[in-house]
Amino acid sequence: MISASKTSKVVVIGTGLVGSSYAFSLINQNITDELVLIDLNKNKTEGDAMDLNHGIPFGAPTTIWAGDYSDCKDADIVVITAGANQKPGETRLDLIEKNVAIFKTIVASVMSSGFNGIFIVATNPVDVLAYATWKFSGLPMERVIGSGTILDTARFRFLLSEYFQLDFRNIHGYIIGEHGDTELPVWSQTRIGSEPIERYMSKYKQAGTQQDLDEIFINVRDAAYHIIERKGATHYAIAMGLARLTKAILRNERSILTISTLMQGEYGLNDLYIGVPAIVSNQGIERIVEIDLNEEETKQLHHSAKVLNDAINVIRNP
Ligand SMILES: NC(=O)C1=CN([C@@H]2O[C@H](COP(=O)(O)OP(=O)(O)OC[C@H]3O[C@@H](n4cnc5c(N)ncnc54)[C@H](O)[C@@H]3O)[C@@H](O)[C@H]2O)C=CC1
Ligand SMILES: CC(=O)C(=O)O
Repeated sequence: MISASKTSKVVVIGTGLVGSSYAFSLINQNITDELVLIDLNKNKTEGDAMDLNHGIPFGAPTTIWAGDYSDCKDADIVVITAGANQKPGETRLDLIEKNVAIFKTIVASVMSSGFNGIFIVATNPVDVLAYATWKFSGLPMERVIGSGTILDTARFRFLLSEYFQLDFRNIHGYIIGEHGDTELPVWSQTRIGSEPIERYMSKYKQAGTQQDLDEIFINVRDAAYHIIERKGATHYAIAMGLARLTKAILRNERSILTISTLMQGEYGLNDLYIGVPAIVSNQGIERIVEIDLNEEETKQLHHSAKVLNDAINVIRNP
């Protein structure tokens, strides 16, 4: 358990677009006392450390340096954002081979430092790589967390808030499943304030149609493709999502977030990582919150799990 008085330390491995945006989010929100940057490109981490340190007088005290794997030994959290990203037209699953090979080396190097904290994985395909990190590290599943559908859920709440012209804090709903093409919205549990979305829409007739909602979900699911087409990568929103997850752990918030975690019978699924709501605390994953799904949602979740299960075979049978 991370004690409230101890100096908090986060190591980020892979300071490309996602990793450096995450570092920037951490120091802007005063989330950690110490921040270590690691990348194959040492010049880049040194430059990033200098640049971020020069911003500290405008923010809160954080000790930042370009480090190496020995710095992971006493880290509370190691966040992996290293590896290839999607090129226009590529799916997340197309990245498996390259990124699994990178993860073998990274996770072995982290573990040989004596690391005994919590891993957060963001590299894609994130569900497969979170599973790989759990297997390669030998740590308990509670302490290996994939960013899962944290970003997709944020996109969902944002687009619904725009559509209904309401504060996003009053939109409650989840995207679950693969962080990728087979993810799904849990409409049956989506609420506007305390009203189920269907009831809200029928009460206030001008409030929209199911066809509009279906379109919103497609824009959530395909958001990464739309952004990558325009600017080559997505990084700010996931960086903020990773900062949110880091804060939930370091401050023991016990927040319910849609992260990727190991299934051990929940939703009738086993031996794979997939995005579902779970309570996140300084223990890592404290509990999966098994929400009620209707028949269609269960079918879609099982389809998504099948796709991930097939992809994970690369790790089970190398
Ligand atoms: N989970 C999510 O919701 C999201 C995940 N991503 C994923 O994050 C990953 C990173 O994306 P970007 O930052 O855009 O890529 P990038 O190419 O900008 O950065 C990747 C960094 O990893 C480093 N790297 C590669 N191999 C390494 C190794 N063995 N050890 C240490 N560092 C190594 C590279 O030098 C580079 O600096 C991609 O897989 C991308 O798909 C991106 C957005 C959202
Ligand atoms: C790239 C990616 O995984 C995303 O923006 O959702």
